[in-house]
This record gives sequence, structure tokens and C-alpha cells, in this order.
Amino acid sequence: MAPLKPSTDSSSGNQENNANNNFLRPNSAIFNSESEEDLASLRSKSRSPRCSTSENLQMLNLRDHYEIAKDLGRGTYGKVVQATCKETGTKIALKILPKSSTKLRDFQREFNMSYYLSPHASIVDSYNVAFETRASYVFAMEFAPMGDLFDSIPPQVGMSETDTKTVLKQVSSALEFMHSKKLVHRDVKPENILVMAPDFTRVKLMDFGMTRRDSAMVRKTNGSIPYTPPEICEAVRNESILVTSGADVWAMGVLLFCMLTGNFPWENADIGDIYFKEFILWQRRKTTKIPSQWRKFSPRLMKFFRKTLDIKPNRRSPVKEISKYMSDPWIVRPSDISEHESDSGTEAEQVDHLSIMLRDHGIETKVDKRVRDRRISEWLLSL
Ligand SMILES: Nc1ncnc2c1ncn2[C@@H]1O[C@H](COP(=O)(O)OP(=O)(O)OP(=O)(O)O)[C@@H](O)[C@H]1O
Repeated sequence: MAPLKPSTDSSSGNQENNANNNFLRPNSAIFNSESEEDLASLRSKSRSPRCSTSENLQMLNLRDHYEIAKDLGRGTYGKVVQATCKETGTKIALKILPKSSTKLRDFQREFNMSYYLSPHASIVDSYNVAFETRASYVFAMEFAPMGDLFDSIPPQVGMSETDTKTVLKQVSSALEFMHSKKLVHRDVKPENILVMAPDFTRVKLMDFGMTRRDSAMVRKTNGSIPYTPPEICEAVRNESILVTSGADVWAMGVLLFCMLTGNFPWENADIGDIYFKEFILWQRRKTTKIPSQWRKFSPRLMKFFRKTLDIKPNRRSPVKEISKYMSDPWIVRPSDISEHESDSGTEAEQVDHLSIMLRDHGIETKVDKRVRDRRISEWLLSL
């Protein structure tokens, strides 16, 4: 089981772009101009513009208008700073994306998405403020004094069941809202959930840089992190991939595991990852043995995981399904789990079991790794 580390960390499973560590950046392919206009007009219908917007970027000197207090976080190409507006005294967060690594179109898309979605209670409130400086594009959003959820998950311990349920209820509501608008977030992870109250009764989804229309085709330009679903992990660089809400459902399942354990379930949802392989064998009912790191969960929660973490995106439950499990216990005490373990073998036995099954299905291990992994994935999908 992989210890929980920030998923921008190069050790968190990024295989393709570790060198420049840009695997979480928005893809450049994507929204056609028609969709872009749709969003802009929807946004202006729902909220009234107050000042410089992404369609009409004003050139400003940042420090003339804002007092910068400190860095709140750095993404791959940009950063977020805490600032106070000199004119109004309002404390805000500014997302600053350098022009050297950000296309205007990508900036506009992210700002428009954030602003359009922000009326939802569990989505970060974006102000209608976007401008450019000599070197950067900038937009404003509400400031979250408690930072992001990643820092609230005790490593290798996890959060309490109550707090996890409180968070998940809000995140699933935000995702349900996005999915109802045919939008897919595509970057659900603790670093993109802001904590607004110490008891987690107010958390907010943020960072819409990767958000795209459901059913759009995008190119894979980024590597994989533990939240990336298998259908995207297996795609090669520049391959066209279909955007589906199932990607958010998968990431939500991984997020739930991380919150309850303080660990990642695997580094990559790729058949070359032993922890993923073990889980999928159980998920596809090829073994009744629950992998060890999942044994603290109740049968009801395992049922939810089985429906959420399905290899086939179209078989995954919609995010709202989580509401059916909210009143169930999720964690069983260690004394309650012997029953789950009764049919277990060692992890090594399970891996042997997989190798034998692969051999029985004619999948050689001496072919090129990518070809082999693709064949294994195809075989698993056909089970
Ligand atoms: N409104 C805010 N209030 C407080 N902290 C924030 C706020 N927005 C962002 N942060 C912090 O800054 C970090 C980076 O922000 P963000 O995810 O928007 O940047 P990014 O460049 O898109 O990152 P990534 O590389 O993950 O895509 C967040 O993980 C969070 O810790």
C-alpha cells in the first residue's frame, strides 16, 4: 500500500511527465469554441459582471491593487496567493498563471468554469475578477483559511468515519451538480478540496483547470496519479480519450480510501501495480479474498467500492449512489474482520494465482510491457 503523499509529488505515480512534473496541468486540446461561448453566456446569465473578466482582460499591476500576504500553494505552472484587495479590504485568494506556460484560452476556460460553477455551496466561490499583468493571467476566488483537505488527512491513519462522511457528502453533491451540467471535473483529489470549517461541515471543490464536457474527446498529455482511472492510465501519450463522468466516480472511490486509511490504494490503476491487480481480482469476483488493506471496511462499504471502482467506466455507479451508504457503518473493528480473511492466502499466493490465470488465457509475459499490459486489461475487461 502506498503512503499518502501530495499527488503532485513525483513519487506519486506520474510515469510520463515526471521530468517537468506537469501531469496535473490542463490539457491544451479540448473545448471547441462553441462550448466556450456556451459557458460564457451561461455564466453571464447567472451572475452579473462586476469588473474585468476573461473576455475583456484588463492589464494591471498586481501590487497596485492587492496586498500580497503569502503563498497558499503552488501548482505545476502557477501558484495561489493570499491577498487583500486595497480598494475594498476583502481577503481573497489569487490564482496566478504565468503567461510563459499558460495559453490565454486555457486560462479563460478555467476562469469561466470556476465562475459558472461557483454558485454551488460545495464549490469554491470565484469572484468575477480576472485580469492580466505583464507576466501572468490572474483570477480571484474566496480564501480558504484552513487550506486543502490533503493536510487534514493523517498519513497512514486516515480521518474519522464521521468526518469522512461529512466531506464525501459535500464532494459528491458538487460532482453531482457538475455531472448534471454534463461537465466532468477530471482532477478530484484531496489537494483540490478546500476546508472552510474545522469540523469539515464546509468543504469546497476547486481547480477546474482540467474540467471538460462529458463525451468530449481529449488527448492524453499527462501521466497518471493514484486517482487516475484505469482507462486513462492505459492510454498512451497523445492518444485520444473519451471524457466520462465515470472518471470522477473512480477518483471519488480512491479519495474515500485515502481519507479512511491515510494511504493510497495503489500508485497506478495499472495491471503492473500489484495492489491494483489484487483489488481487481476481488472486484471481478475472481477471488473472495479481500486484499489486506481493504479489510478494515464493512461489507456494505466494500459493496460501494465494488460498484465505484469498476474497470468499465459505464458500469460505475453515479456519484449520488454514495447517499445510499451514508447511514451504514463503514469501518469494522479488527476483531470483526477474521471472517473476511478466512479464505485468504498470502499476497504472494494471490500474485501466483494471477500469473497462472494469465498463462491459462494465453497472455505471455515476454512481450513488450505496454502491449502485455494492454492485453491484460482487455482480458480483465472481458471477464
Ligand atoms: N482559495 C484558496 N484558499 C486557500 N488555499 C488555496 C486556494 N486555492 C488554492 N489553494 C492552495 O493552493 C494549491 C494549488 O492550487 P491549484 O490546485 O488551484 O493550483 P494548480 O496549479 O491548478 O495545481 P495542480 O498542479 O494540482 O493542478 C491547492 O492545493 C491549495 O492548497
